[in-house]
Amino acid sequence: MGLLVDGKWQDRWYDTKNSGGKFVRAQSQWRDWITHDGKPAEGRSRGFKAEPGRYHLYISLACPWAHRTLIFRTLKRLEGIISVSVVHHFMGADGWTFLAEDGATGDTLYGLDFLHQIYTKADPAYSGRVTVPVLWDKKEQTIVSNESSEIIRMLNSAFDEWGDASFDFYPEALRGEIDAINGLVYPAVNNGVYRAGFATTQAAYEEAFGALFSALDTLEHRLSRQRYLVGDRITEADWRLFTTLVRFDPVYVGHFKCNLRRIADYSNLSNYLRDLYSVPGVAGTVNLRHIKAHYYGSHDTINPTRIVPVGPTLDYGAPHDRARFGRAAA
Ligand SMILES: N[C@@H](CCC(=O)N[C@@H](CS)C(=O)NCC(=O)O)C(=O)O
Repeated sequence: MGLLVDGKWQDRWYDTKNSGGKFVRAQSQWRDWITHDGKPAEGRSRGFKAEPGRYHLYISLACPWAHRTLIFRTLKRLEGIISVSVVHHFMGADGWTFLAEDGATGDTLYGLDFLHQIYTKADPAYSGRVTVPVLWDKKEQTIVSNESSEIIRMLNSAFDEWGDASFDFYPEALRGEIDAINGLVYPAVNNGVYRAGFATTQAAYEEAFGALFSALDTLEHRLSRQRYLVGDRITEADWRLFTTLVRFDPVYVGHFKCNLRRIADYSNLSNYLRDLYSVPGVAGTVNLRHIKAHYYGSHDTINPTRIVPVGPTLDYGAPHDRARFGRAAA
């Protein structure tokens, strides 16, 4: 685990000294947009035009943020339009690597060894964290974006000429509600599990823990009345929650000490999780081996023995009861 300083790799764990033991996630630094016409998005100076075959995703199958982008690529039928490299699940002193073992593909574009070399290829003087996902432009040989919440919005619409335009996970009329749900789910749940797990003081952990379970209780109640987070159709808000839920019982309960309740103990959330898992194409994006091996193996301040627990028994493919709300709408 480390970061780049003026283009030089340094092996360093997250610094929580100046934040009272709280884990504070750094802002993603690459924030350009792919658009239909290639004009720069508002407030940006670089433009990237949507074109088949031009872009590439660097992802980890373990990472919930990268997982969002893989789900959108799959559901929008962009497999033939946007290529992918999968990093190795172990993130050690070199950060994410392209060791092509155990389901990782290696760097299928340039044959590099480490993900940080992709960042310095784009900017030799880059300073900051080296995270997945990365949306890469093969033509300009640079990073378009390393912010998953924005990459999924691009995938949702910019490539509709070639992908499946019938799915719109961020429809105009629902944007306000989707943004409001994301505003609850991101800090308390998606990032909340990390804030609990990476806290280095009891107080910081308990604060994150309380907010996490209070948000899960709210979501459980919401899902007792409707099939999806924003009514009767699947939206971006559901996929953003899904990638945390799917990791919760196998990893966050134990490794990040989020153990007040399991998702399995929440009737609506667990059925909802299986409902989303049953959407064609989604199960193929979930790799529990990479998920468990990454977290338990890579965070040696939390799990120095790197032993990966054998349990729990999980069956996300089991039937769910969500059809009681009516048919699934795209
Ligand atoms: N805000 C980013 C966060 C991405 C992120 O933190 N990814 C993690 C993996 S789950 C990572 O690569 N961490 C490496 C590090 O922080 O050094 C996004 O949503 O795209």
